[in-house]
Amino acid sequence: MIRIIIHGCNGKMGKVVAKLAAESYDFKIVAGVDKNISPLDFPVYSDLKDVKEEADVVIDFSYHEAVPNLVKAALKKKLPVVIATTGLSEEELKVIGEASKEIPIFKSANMSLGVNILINLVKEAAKILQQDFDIEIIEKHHNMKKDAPSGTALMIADSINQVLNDKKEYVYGRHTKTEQRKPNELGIHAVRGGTIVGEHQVIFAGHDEVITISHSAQSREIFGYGALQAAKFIINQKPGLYTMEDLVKKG
Ligand SMILES: NC(=O)C1=CN([C@@H]2O[C@H](COP(=O)(O)OP(=O)(O)OC[C@H]3O[C@@H](n4cnc5c(N)ncnc54)[C@H](O)[C@@H]3O)[C@@H](O)[C@H]2O)C=CC1
Ligand SMILES: O=C(O)C1=N[C@H](C(=O)O)C[C@H](O)C1
Repeated sequence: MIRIIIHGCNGKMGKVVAKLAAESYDFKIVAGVDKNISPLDFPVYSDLKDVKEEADVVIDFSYHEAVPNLVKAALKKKLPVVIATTGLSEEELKVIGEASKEIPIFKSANMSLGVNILINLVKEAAKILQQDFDIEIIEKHHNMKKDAPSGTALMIADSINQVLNDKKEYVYGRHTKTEQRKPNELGIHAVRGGTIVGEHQVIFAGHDEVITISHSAQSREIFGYGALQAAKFIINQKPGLYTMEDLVKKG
Protein backbone atom coordinates (compact mmCIF):
# COMPACT_ATOMS: atom_id res chain seq x y z
CA MET A 1 0.00 0.00 0.00
CA ILE A 2 1.49 3.36 -1.06
CA ARG A 3 0.90 6.14 1.50
CA ILE A 4 0.19 9.47 -0.17
CA ILE A 5 -0.04 13.12 0.88
CA ILE A 6 -2.06 15.23 -1.58
CA HIS A 7 -0.83 18.82 -1.91
CA GLY A 8 -3.80 20.87 -3.17
CA CYS A 9 -6.22 18.29 -1.70
CA ASN A 10 -9.22 20.65 -1.70
CA GLY A 11 -8.92 21.49 -5.38
CA LYS A 12 -10.60 19.88 -8.39
CA MET A 13 -7.70 17.54 -9.11
CA GLY A 14 -6.85 16.88 -5.46
CA LYS A 15 -10.37 15.55 -4.94
CA VAL A 16 -10.15 13.36 -8.05
CA VAL A 17 -6.87 11.82 -6.81
CA ALA A 18 -8.42 11.16 -3.37
CA LYS A 19 -11.45 9.47 -4.96
CA LEU A 20 -9.35 7.24 -7.24
CA ALA A 21 -7.05 6.27 -4.35
CA ALA A 22 -10.05 5.36 -2.17
CA GLU A 23 -11.24 3.00 -4.91
CA SER A 24 -7.92 1.11 -5.01
CA TYR A 25 -6.20 -1.24 -2.56
CA ASP A 26 -2.79 -0.01 -3.79
CA PHE A 27 -3.03 3.53 -2.38
CA LYS A 28 -3.97 5.25 0.86
CA ILE A 29 -4.26 9.01 1.36
CA VAL A 30 -2.76 9.62 4.79
CA ALA A 31 -3.02 13.44 4.76
CA GLY A 32 -3.70 16.46 2.62
CA VAL A 33 -2.24 19.96 2.38
CA ASP A 34 -4.18 22.98 1.15
CA LYS A 35 -4.44 26.67 1.90
CA ASN A 36 -8.16 25.93 2.30
CA ILE A 37 -8.11 23.49 5.23
CA SER A 38 -11.76 22.32 4.93
CA PRO A 39 -11.95 18.85 6.46
CA LEU A 40 -11.88 15.73 4.27
CA ASP A 41 -11.69 11.96 4.98
CA PHE A 42 -8.06 12.47 6.08
CA PRO A 43 -6.27 15.16 8.14
CA VAL A 44 -5.71 18.42 6.25
CA TYR A 45 -2.83 20.81 7.02
CA SER A 46 -1.90 24.20 5.63
CA ASP A 47 1.78 23.28 5.16
CA LEU A 48 3.60 20.03 4.36
CA LYS A 49 6.11 20.70 7.14
CA ASP A 50 3.31 20.31 9.74
CA VAL A 51 2.09 16.90 8.50
CA LYS A 52 2.59 14.29 11.24
CA GLU A 53 1.52 11.20 9.30
CA GLU A 54 4.18 8.93 7.74
CA ALA A 55 4.03 8.84 3.94
CA ASP A 56 5.85 7.45 0.91
CA VAL A 57 5.15 10.23 -1.61
CA VAL A 58 3.48 13.62 -2.17
CA ILE A 59 1.24 14.28 -5.19
CA ASP A 60 0.91 17.98 -6.03
CA PHE A 61 -1.94 19.61 -7.96
CA SER A 62 -1.95 23.13 -6.50
CA TYR A 63 -0.71 26.54 -7.66
CA HIS A 64 2.70 27.44 -9.04
CA GLU A 65 3.58 29.82 -6.19
CA ALA A 66 3.03 27.02 -3.64
CA VAL A 67 5.49 24.64 -5.28
CA PRO A 68 8.88 25.95 -3.95
CA ASN A 69 7.65 25.73 -0.33
CA LEU A 70 6.30 22.24 -0.99
CA VAL A 71 9.58 21.07 -2.52
CA LYS A 72 11.65 22.50 0.34
CA ALA A 73 9.46 20.72 2.93
CA ALA A 74 9.64 17.46 0.93
CA LEU A 75 13.41 17.79 0.85
CA LYS A 76 13.53 18.05 4.66
CA LYS A 77 11.29 14.98 4.99
CA LYS A 78 13.22 13.15 2.21
CA LEU A 79 9.89 12.50 0.44
CA PRO A 80 9.58 11.82 -3.32
CA VAL A 81 7.22 14.25 -5.08
CA VAL A 82 4.96 14.08 -8.15
CA ILE A 83 4.45 17.62 -9.49
CA ALA A 84 1.47 18.11 -11.80
CA THR A 85 1.02 21.84 -11.19
CA THR A 86 1.55 24.03 -14.26
CA GLY A 87 2.42 27.69 -14.84
CA LEU A 88 5.78 27.32 -13.06
CA SER A 89 8.21 30.25 -13.44
CA GLU A 90 11.92 29.86 -14.30
CA GLU A 91 12.75 30.55 -10.64
CA GLU A 92 10.30 27.89 -9.42
CA LEU A 93 11.68 25.38 -11.92
CA LYS A 94 15.16 26.09 -10.58
CA VAL A 95 14.07 25.18 -7.03
CA ILE A 96 12.67 21.89 -8.38
CA GLY A 97 15.88 21.18 -10.30
CA GLU A 98 18.05 21.78 -7.22
CA ALA A 99 15.87 19.62 -4.95
CA SER A 100 15.91 16.76 -7.48
CA LYS A 101 19.62 16.33 -6.75
CA GLU A 102 18.57 14.98 -3.34
CA ILE A 103 15.07 13.52 -3.74
CA PRO A 104 13.28 11.85 -6.69
CA ILE A 105 10.88 14.28 -8.39
CA PHE A 106 8.44 13.41 -11.17
CA LYS A 107 7.13 16.40 -13.12
CA SER A 108 4.74 16.48 -16.04
CA ALA A 109 2.36 19.17 -17.25
CA ASN A 110 0.08 16.38 -18.43
CA MET A 111 -0.34 13.09 -16.59
CA SER A 112 -2.44 11.42 -19.31
CA LEU A 113 -0.94 8.66 -21.42
CA GLY A 114 -2.69 10.06 -24.52
CA VAL A 115 -0.95 13.44 -24.51
CA ASN A 116 2.38 11.73 -24.18
CA ILE A 117 1.59 9.60 -27.23
CA LEU A 118 0.49 12.79 -29.04
CA ILE A 119 3.90 14.31 -28.29
CA ASN A 120 5.67 11.36 -29.94
CA LEU A 121 3.44 11.69 -33.03
CA VAL A 122 3.96 15.46 -33.18
CA LYS A 123 7.75 15.08 -33.00
CA GLU A 124 7.71 12.66 -35.96
CA ALA A 125 5.41 14.93 -37.98
CA ALA A 126 7.54 18.00 -37.20
CA LYS A 127 10.70 16.27 -38.44
CA ILE A 128 9.03 15.29 -41.72
CA LEU A 129 7.04 18.50 -42.31
CA GLN A 130 9.49 21.14 -41.04
CA GLN A 131 10.31 22.62 -44.46
CA ASP A 132 6.88 23.38 -45.92
CA PHE A 133 4.33 23.38 -43.07
CA ASP A 134 3.54 26.07 -40.50
CA ILE A 135 2.92 24.77 -36.99
CA GLU A 136 0.34 26.25 -34.59
CA ILE A 137 -0.95 24.91 -31.26
CA ILE A 138 -4.46 25.60 -29.94
CA GLU A 139 -5.41 24.63 -26.39
CA LYS A 140 -8.87 24.87 -24.81
CA HIS A 141 -9.67 24.66 -21.08
CA HIS A 142 -12.41 25.41 -18.53
CA ASN A 143 -13.08 28.93 -17.25
CA MET A 144 -11.50 28.21 -13.82
CA LYS A 145 -8.00 27.68 -15.22
CA LYS A 146 -5.54 30.33 -14.01
CA ASP A 147 -2.48 29.83 -16.23
CA ALA A 148 -2.27 30.39 -19.99
CA PRO A 149 -1.09 28.95 -22.23
CA SER A 150 -1.46 25.50 -20.68
CA GLY A 151 1.57 23.64 -19.41
CA THR A 152 0.78 20.95 -21.96
CA ALA A 153 0.84 23.41 -24.89
CA LEU A 154 4.27 24.60 -23.75
CA MET A 155 5.46 21.02 -23.32
CA ILE A 156 4.31 20.19 -26.87
CA ALA A 157 6.04 23.32 -28.22
CA ASP A 158 9.27 22.44 -26.40
CA SER A 159 9.18 18.91 -27.79
CA ILE A 160 8.85 20.32 -31.33
CA ASN A 161 11.80 22.63 -30.73
CA GLN A 162 13.78 19.71 -29.33
CA VAL A 163 13.61 17.88 -32.68
CA LEU A 164 13.99 21.07 -34.76
CA ASN A 165 17.10 22.32 -32.91
CA ASP A 166 15.32 25.26 -31.24
CA LYS A 167 14.44 26.73 -34.62
CA LYS A 168 10.94 27.89 -33.66
CA GLU A 169 10.13 31.19 -32.02
CA TYR A 170 6.94 31.06 -29.89
CA VAL A 171 4.21 33.59 -30.70
CA TYR A 172 1.44 33.80 -28.08
CA GLY A 173 -1.76 34.88 -29.82
CA ARG A 174 -1.60 37.26 -32.76
CA HIS A 175 -3.58 40.30 -31.67
CA THR A 176 -0.48 42.51 -31.51
CA LYS A 177 0.91 41.28 -34.84
CA THR A 178 0.45 43.43 -37.90
CA GLU A 179 2.85 41.66 -40.17
CA GLN A 180 2.88 38.41 -42.11
CA ARG A 181 3.69 35.17 -40.31
CA LYS A 182 7.36 34.15 -40.52
CA PRO A 183 8.21 30.49 -41.25
CA ASN A 184 10.12 30.09 -37.97
CA GLU A 185 7.12 31.07 -35.85
CA LEU A 186 5.20 28.59 -33.70
CA GLY A 187 1.87 30.06 -32.72
CA ILE A 188 0.39 29.10 -29.33
CA HIS A 189 -3.25 30.04 -28.66
CA ALA A 190 -5.37 29.65 -25.52
CA VAL A 191 -9.18 29.40 -25.31
CA ARG A 192 -11.03 29.44 -21.95
CA GLY A 193 -14.68 28.57 -21.37
CA GLY A 194 -17.26 26.49 -19.54
CA THR A 195 -16.19 23.09 -18.28
CA ILE A 196 -13.81 22.00 -21.06
CA VAL A 197 -11.50 19.48 -19.35
CA GLY A 198 -8.57 20.00 -21.70
CA GLU A 199 -8.07 19.95 -25.48
CA HIS A 200 -4.86 20.31 -27.46
CA GLN A 201 -4.61 20.58 -31.24
CA VAL A 202 -1.35 20.75 -33.15
CA ILE A 203 -1.95 22.09 -36.65
CA PHE A 204 0.49 21.53 -39.50
CA ALA A 205 -0.69 23.88 -42.24
CA GLY A 206 0.82 23.45 -45.69
CA HIS A 207 -0.09 24.52 -49.22
CA ASP A 208 -3.70 23.45 -49.78
CA GLU A 209 -3.58 20.85 -46.99
CA VAL A 210 -3.74 20.74 -43.21
CA ILE A 211 -2.81 17.94 -40.83
CA THR A 212 -4.16 18.17 -37.28
CA ILE A 213 -3.02 15.97 -34.41
CA SER A 214 -5.24 16.38 -31.39
CA HIS A 215 -6.03 15.12 -27.92
CA SER A 216 -9.23 15.63 -26.00
CA ALA A 217 -9.41 14.84 -22.28
CA GLN A 218 -12.91 13.63 -21.48
CA SER A 219 -12.51 13.46 -17.70
CA ARG A 220 -10.09 14.56 -14.95
CA GLU A 221 -9.71 10.90 -13.97
CA ILE A 222 -7.10 10.37 -16.70
CA PHE A 223 -4.81 12.91 -15.00
CA GLY A 224 -5.52 11.49 -11.52
CA TYR A 225 -4.85 7.95 -12.66
CA GLY A 226 -1.60 9.04 -14.32
CA ALA A 227 -0.49 10.85 -11.15
CA LEU A 228 -1.07 7.67 -9.09
CA GLN A 229 0.99 5.65 -11.60
CA ALA A 230 3.71 8.31 -11.38
CA ALA A 231 3.63 8.00 -7.56
CA LYS A 232 4.08 4.22 -7.83
CA PHE A 233 7.02 4.79 -10.20
CA ILE A 234 8.82 7.59 -8.35
CA ILE A 235 9.01 5.90 -4.93
CA ASN A 236 11.46 3.36 -6.38
CA GLN A 237 13.76 5.87 -8.11
CA LYS A 238 17.04 7.45 -7.11
CA PRO A 239 17.15 11.26 -6.70
CA GLY A 240 16.63 12.96 -10.07
CA LEU A 241 14.05 14.70 -12.23
CA TYR A 242 11.75 12.26 -14.05
CA THR A 243 9.07 12.74 -16.70
CA MET A 244 6.26 10.76 -18.32
CA GLU A 245 8.77 9.55 -20.89
CA ASP A 246 10.65 7.68 -18.11
CA LEU A 247 7.42 6.14 -16.85
CA VAL A 248 6.27 5.05 -20.32
CA LYS A 249 9.75 3.60 -21.06
CA LYS A 250 9.56 1.48 -17.90
CA GLY A 251 6.29 0.01 -19.23
N1 LIG B 1 -0.33 17.72 -15.00
C1 LIG B 1 -1.60 17.43 -15.21
O1 LIG B 1 -1.96 16.39 -15.79
C2 LIG B 1 -2.65 18.38 -14.73
C3 LIG B 1 -2.27 19.54 -14.13
N2 LIG B 1 -3.21 20.37 -13.62
C4 LIG B 1 -2.69 21.53 -12.92
O2 LIG B 1 -2.85 21.31 -11.51
C5 LIG B 1 -3.06 22.55 -10.85
C6 LIG B 1 -4.33 22.46 -10.02
O3 LIG B 1 -5.43 22.29 -10.87
P1 LIG B 1 -6.93 22.23 -10.27
O4 LIG B 1 -7.05 21.14 -9.28
O5 LIG B 1 -7.83 22.24 -11.45
O6 LIG B 1 -7.00 23.64 -9.55
P2 LIG B 1 -7.88 24.11 -8.29
O7 LIG B 1 -7.79 25.58 -8.27
O8 LIG B 1 -9.21 23.46 -8.34
O9 LIG B 1 -7.08 23.50 -7.04
C7 LIG B 1 -5.88 24.01 -6.55
C8 LIG B 1 -5.84 23.76 -5.03
O10 LIG B 1 -4.57 24.21 -4.56
C9 LIG B 1 -4.79 24.95 -3.39
N3 LIG B 1 -3.70 25.91 -3.16
C10 LIG B 1 -3.47 27.09 -3.79
N4 LIG B 1 -2.40 27.71 -3.27
C11 LIG B 1 -1.95 26.90 -2.28
C12 LIG B 1 -0.86 27.00 -1.37
N5 LIG B 1 -0.07 28.07 -1.35
N6 LIG B 1 -0.66 25.97 -0.51
C13 LIG B 1 -1.47 24.90 -0.50
N7 LIG B 1 -2.54 24.76 -1.34
C14 LIG B 1 -2.76 25.74 -2.21
C15 LIG B 1 -6.13 25.67 -3.59
O11 LIG B 1 -6.70 26.08 -2.35
C16 LIG B 1 -6.92 24.58 -4.29
O12 LIG B 1 -7.62 23.77 -3.37
C17 LIG B 1 -3.07 23.62 -11.95
O13 LIG B 1 -1.79 24.17 -12.06
C18 LIG B 1 -3.42 22.82 -13.20
O14 LIG B 1 -2.97 23.42 -14.38
C19 LIG B 1 -4.53 20.13 -13.69
C20 LIG B 1 -4.98 19.00 -14.30
C21 LIG B 1 -4.07 18.04 -14.90
O1 LIG C 1 -5.75 23.20 -15.48
C1 LIG C 1 -6.16 22.15 -16.04
O2 LIG C 1 -7.33 21.75 -15.91
C2 LIG C 1 -5.20 21.37 -16.83
N1 LIG C 1 -3.97 21.76 -16.84
C3 LIG C 1 -2.88 21.10 -17.44
C4 LIG C 1 -2.13 22.05 -18.38
O3 LIG C 1 -1.99 23.23 -18.06
O4 LIG C 1 -1.65 21.59 -19.41
C5 LIG C 1 -3.21 19.77 -18.02
C6 LIG C 1 -4.63 19.56 -18.46
O5 LIG C 1 -4.78 19.97 -19.78
C7 LIG C 1 -5.66 20.16 -17.53
